[in-house]
Amino acid sequence: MVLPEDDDEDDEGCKASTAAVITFIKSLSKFEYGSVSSLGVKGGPGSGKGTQCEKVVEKYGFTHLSSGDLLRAEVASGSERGKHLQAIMQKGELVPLDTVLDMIKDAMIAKADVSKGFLIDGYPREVKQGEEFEKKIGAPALLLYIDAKPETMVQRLVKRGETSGRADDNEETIKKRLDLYYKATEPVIAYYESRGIVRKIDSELTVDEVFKQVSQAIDTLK
Ligand SMILES: Nc1nc2c(ncn2[C@@H]2O[C@H](COP(=O)(O)OP(=O)(O)OP(=O)(O)O)[C@@H](O)[C@H]2O)c(=O)[nH]1
Ligand SMILES: Nc1ccn([C@@H]2O[C@H](COP(=O)(O)OP(=O)(O)O)[C@@H](O)[C@H]2O)c(=O)n1
Ligand SMILES: [Mg+2]
Repeated sequence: MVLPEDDDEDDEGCKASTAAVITFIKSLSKFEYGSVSSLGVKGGPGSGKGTQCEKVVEKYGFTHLSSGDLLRAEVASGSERGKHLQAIMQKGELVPLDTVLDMIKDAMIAKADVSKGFLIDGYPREVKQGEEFEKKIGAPALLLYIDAKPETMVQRLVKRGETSGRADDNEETIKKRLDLYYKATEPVIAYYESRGIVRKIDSELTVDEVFKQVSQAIDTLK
């Protein structure tokens, strides 16, 4: 094969075609992970999202992406970004929108060809994040709304705090997380309700009874 001379003109042409190839690959990868269904899992702190997601993974083989876990992994890595995130999370506040969305997107791309579906646990936290998710990734097929009373959530988190090692499982931060949940996150559920994709799950029952409701909701997708 004869390679072109490395003069400026060809360089420009090369840059242009490289850009076109990148755009094409990006559009392909958007199609790939857009065509695998994603299920949103929402509910207050300690409502039982993680517990139910674990059971869904076991039964349906979906990939569980917890935005909180992705952030905690970054903190655990000890990176500069992790240190910054830790300070925000310890206060029970929300980390910037793009940080979480990029992490979720990267994790989805990494699993797109082997995954049967994605459980997006704990994201979006605000309506604006939901809009961004749809622009960059696509609309969720279903939103599981894991509903528990605030007293129940506090009780479960205080109990979990005895062993979880999570810096935010203390009463002061739990209260802030709950306040933020009612202020910023509940409106996300209303946003998706208007499209008829929300399935409300009563999480005041035993784990297995809650899972029966979750399974019924997922089975309607088949
Ligand atoms: N009784 C009862 N306890 C539950 C149920 N689901 C979860 N728990 C307990 O409640 C605590 C919180 O559950 P998680 O699944 O970690 O809750 P989460 O919604 O992922 O919480 P965050 O990550 O803080 O948002 C855990 O200690 C669970 O063992 C349930 O259906 N019934
Ligand atoms: N999408 C997300 C998820 C978590 N977080 C941060 O990470 C913390 C823990 O998230 P989590 O989903 O594990 O737990 P909860 O806040 O739902 O109890 C939150 O309190 C936020 O500080 C965030 O800012 N944005
Ligand atoms: Mg969780």
